[in-house]
Amino acid sequence: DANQDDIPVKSRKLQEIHPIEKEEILQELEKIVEKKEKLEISEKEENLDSGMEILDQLQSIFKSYPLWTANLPYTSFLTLKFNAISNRGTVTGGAGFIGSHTVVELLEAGHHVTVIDDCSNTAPPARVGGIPPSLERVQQIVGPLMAKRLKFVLGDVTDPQDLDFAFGLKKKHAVIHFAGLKAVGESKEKPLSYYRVNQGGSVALLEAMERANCTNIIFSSSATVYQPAKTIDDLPLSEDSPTGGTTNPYARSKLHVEEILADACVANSNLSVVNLRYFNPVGAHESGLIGEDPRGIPNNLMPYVSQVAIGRRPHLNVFGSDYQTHDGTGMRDYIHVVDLAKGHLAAMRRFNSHTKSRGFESYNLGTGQGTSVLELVKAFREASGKEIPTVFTERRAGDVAWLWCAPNKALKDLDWKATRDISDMCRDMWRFQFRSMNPSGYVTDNSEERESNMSSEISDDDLDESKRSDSGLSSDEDNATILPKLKFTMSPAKSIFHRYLNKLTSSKKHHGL
Ligand SMILES: CC(=O)N[C@H]1[C@@H](OP(=O)(O)OP(=O)(O)OC[C@H]2O[C@@H](n3ccc(=O)[nH]c3=O)[C@H](O)[C@@H]2O)O[C@H](CO)[C@@H](O)[C@@H]1O
Repeated sequence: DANQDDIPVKSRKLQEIHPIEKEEILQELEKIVEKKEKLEISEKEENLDSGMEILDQLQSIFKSYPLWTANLPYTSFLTLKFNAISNRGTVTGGAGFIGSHTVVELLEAGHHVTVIDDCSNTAPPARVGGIPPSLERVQQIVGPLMAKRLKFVLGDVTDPQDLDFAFGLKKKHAVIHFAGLKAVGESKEKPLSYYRVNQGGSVALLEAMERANCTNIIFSSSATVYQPAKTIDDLPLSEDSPTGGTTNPYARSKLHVEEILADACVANSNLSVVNLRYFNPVGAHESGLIGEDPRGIPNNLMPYVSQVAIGRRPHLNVFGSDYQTHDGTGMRDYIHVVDLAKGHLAAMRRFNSHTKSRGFESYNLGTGQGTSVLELVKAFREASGKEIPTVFTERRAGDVAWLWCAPNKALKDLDWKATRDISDMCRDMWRFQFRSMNPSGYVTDNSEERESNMSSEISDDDLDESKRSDSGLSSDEDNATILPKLKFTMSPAKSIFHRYLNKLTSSKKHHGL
């Protein structure tokens, strides 16, 4: 039997928490309620930062005790109040690899998120009106309360009607535009599809933003827009390094969209575009619940290595061993997808009204470190404990020897930098691939099994539907579509809550709710 004192309070179930600790937690909540009530006197934008700070504290309590806090009426009440200070955003392509990780960060930061995705490159919802498995897992990560802030639209980014629907009735503060096709090889076979979706989708989105009077957009661009480095002296790439010299329709589509966005800013002086140039995004969320789930044979290195480690592929083909690098293999700036996702949240700061920077600006999101193919294989071997056989083959057409960035501008303007290294990236990718039972990705995931696992912690008898429907959240337009399928339990410490419930009931009346 483990000594209770050795177990961090956050990882214990409420039943195992000592009454004195419970009381302390309640006091923490009470302090938050008081601070929030003071804040409500004025819900203007200057209050955003302090509001977010309070929300952070509240969020950490919700996350630590999800089953306990989810069904408390005052939790819903507080959340409703926070709606006034949190932002609403539309995320195109939010069910995909980078999109889903960014949605986690947005929800955890208190934003309301509407995802529009056609699920052409991720597993679709299992039933009509459902949400894709990747977003179900996002809901699991953020917990039932924040999950209610997520809305999903199965739609096509090139279709004006779908876009108008996603923008909905409530004004959206910003758009993050991930939706697009991204396979270099395929782009050479189907250039028109790439131009229709990537350029066409971006133009349709900008027009929909105009109709919805939304003037902030973050664009998902790529390091591929830079001219290939001729010598190592061309590295690291800064935002001022020359672009162009692209070798495939995918890369050209990214560069064209950057130009389209810059032109749109010239024509509309209210428009703010934060153009993020990603280096090589890899890894997965540390929960092991979401990650990259490529269909078919992976094109990119990390997913391929991971599939070799798990035994789905016999060996890795290392493309080229004669590059001018220390071990002869190509070097890249791999960035953990969670760092990248946090970069989007940091980019949102450019849209705050008091610091709003209008016009088009670009930022590199990378670590600034180059890692060779063989170094990555070694790190993955260490993280997984598995052999990863390698076979050296010819260079892949279009590959460069070196690609890494100087990420200083993002640090200076966005106060963002990557904090996870290559071993973190391999560890989290491996956890997603293996430890969380995802040997074949999302598609074979058994959601029924997952639900029964979750409900084993709770009891149907404790389910209190009336309290749930009483929550302010269910009447909110943006939350009406998605209600997480989780079942909640009422805390065994019900009696302790009576005074809070009374207090908040009177408070609710006071606020006319
Ligand atoms: C030419 C190409 O496809 N470029 C795309 C690729 O970048 P990039 O080529 O940098 O990324 P990859 O993950 O495909 O490759 C990284 C490195 O691993 C090597 N490698 C890759 C796979 C493999 O099976 N064996 C192997 O040795 C490559 O030669 C390269 O040196 O993905 C990026 C997204 O992440 C895109 O923005 C790039 O446009």
